[in-house]
Amino acid sequence: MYTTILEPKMVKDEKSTVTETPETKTKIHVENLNLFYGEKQALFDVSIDIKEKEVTALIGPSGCGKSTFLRTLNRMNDLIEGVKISGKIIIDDENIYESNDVIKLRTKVGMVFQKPNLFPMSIYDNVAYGPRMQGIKNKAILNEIVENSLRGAAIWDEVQDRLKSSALGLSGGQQQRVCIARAIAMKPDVILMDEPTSALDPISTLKIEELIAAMKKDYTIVIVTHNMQQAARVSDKTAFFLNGEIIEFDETSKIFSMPSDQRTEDYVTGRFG
Ligand SMILES: Nc1ncnc2c1ncn2[C@@H]1O[C@H](COP(=O)(O)OP(=O)(O)OP(=O)(O)O)[C@@H](O)[C@H]1O
Repeated sequence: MYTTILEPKMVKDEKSTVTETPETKTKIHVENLNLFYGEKQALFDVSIDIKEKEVTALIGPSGCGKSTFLRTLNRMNDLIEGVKISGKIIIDDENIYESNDVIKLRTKVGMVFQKPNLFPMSIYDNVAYGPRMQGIKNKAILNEIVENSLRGAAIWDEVQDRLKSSALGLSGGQQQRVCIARAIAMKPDVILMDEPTSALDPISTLKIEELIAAMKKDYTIVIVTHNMQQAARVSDKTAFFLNGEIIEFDETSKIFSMPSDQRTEDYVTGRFG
């Protein structure tokens, strides 16, 4: 069980560079992960422990493997022909590449994409889609899931009077929050976000960032972002990727103020990327 720690006693984990609190539980353990697109290797020996109910940001220059890594966490790369993966990803004691239940995995590990990708149907039906696919037919239960999910995504007040209207009539920022509601409706433990605000204006971006901050009491969140300020604002830990490797992974405050590796410093201070 996760407990809020007011004054964490910092300890050094001998196996990694991460400074961690002993009380936080590892939700996702990644060990020596390698990924190839055909002959081309995109991830090299990636190892990282992602903690429960924290926000972990993945940063790094274009093409360094952030999205590829994110997609390994719910096996989205399986859909791409010619992908080969070795190493371990353990979520809650289960090696996700040894289990064949990908549907169960994607229920537990939801995803929000760069551009809102709602279906051309009503707001209600978008959010109820996943639960209905899971066999929930009871109207009262669906109503409750839809309302709770939209509330959880901080969009209920804006859409409660137009649930039956097309979701595509909403603004980009509202659509992205409905996408988050759609993910929440599946009752995931983990939510992966791939540059969720890159297509949004600054006010919508701020709303999503506030939402992420509020959501971490319930979910483990992993977010890819190109926006350094965003990583600094929303995340607890940050992993810096370069050429398919994790160069440094640590507390976000440390990555941005006192990184250990010169390459991290060059990147966060805008010298390349
Ligand atoms: N479907 C694919 N087939 C072949 N190569 C791919 C595929 N997807 C990504 N790659 C390659 O893998 C490498 C990592 O790409 P990835 O999209 O993971 O990087 P990224 O850090 O997320 O980049 P960006 O910030 O630009 O989104 C790149 O060299 C890319 O060209």
